[in-house]
Amino acid sequence: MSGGWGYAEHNGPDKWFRNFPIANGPRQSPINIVSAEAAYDHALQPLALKYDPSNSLDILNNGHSFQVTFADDADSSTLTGGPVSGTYRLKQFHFHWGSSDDKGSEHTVDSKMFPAELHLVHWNTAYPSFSEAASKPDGLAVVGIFLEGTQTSFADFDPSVLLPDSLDYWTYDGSLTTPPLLQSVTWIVCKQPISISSVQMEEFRNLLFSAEGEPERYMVDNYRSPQPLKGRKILRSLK
Ligand SMILES: O=C(O)Cc1ccc(OCc2ccccc2)cc1
Ligand SMILES: [Zn+2]
Repeated sequence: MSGGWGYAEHNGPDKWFRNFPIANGPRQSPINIVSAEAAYDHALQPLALKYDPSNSLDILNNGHSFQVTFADDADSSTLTGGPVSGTYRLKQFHFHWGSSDDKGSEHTVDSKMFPAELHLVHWNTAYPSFSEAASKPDGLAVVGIFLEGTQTSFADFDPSVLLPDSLDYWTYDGSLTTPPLLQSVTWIVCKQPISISSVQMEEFRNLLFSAEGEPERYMVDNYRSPQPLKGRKILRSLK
């Protein structure tokens, strides 16, 4: 692919396998969550997300999404409990969204797409760094939260404001949803969406894939479609 991966016809998700053959691997993400087939697992713990706003560092457009990066040199913004053991530190969060409200999320629930999806990316402190953890099967844990349209700041940004009231979740073993598509992610997808207004969605859609001086290409449809389950089980946190 000329000039790296993206979401256009010439370098989008159905071309990624050329440079990243793991795209056709056994635990790729996202997936379609068939709610009736998700098995309740009484051993799953409640999700414990503790975020310190003073850890937020910067917000940037990385050419595929916009992301807010966090200081991760201490256990001050962490994910524990849920399906994971040990402590995972928040590294960054970012979003995926559509060019219209009928699409944009990466995971789907009973084939329903949401206008956008938030990913809170955490890495397992059993490993020395995010980059080390990203190549281990239990290295990352990403919390996915759907955004849906309703009528409703970056130092000291508290990611907790982005969490839904209920942290009831589905969980399954998957991968990064962008190259390098590493199969190192324990996915934790929250059932309850959070709200975003159409004005806020338009702000997302005004972002650009293109760099300054290039022809303007609006940053929309930066999502990968659901991948084959290949025998994986999806677990549910509550009855
Ligand atoms: O999109 C997602 O939610 C998964 C995802 C999470 C983190 C991420 O970081 C980029 C990256 C990860 C590992 C190595 C190099 C770059 C890339 C994708
Ligand atoms: Zn993502």
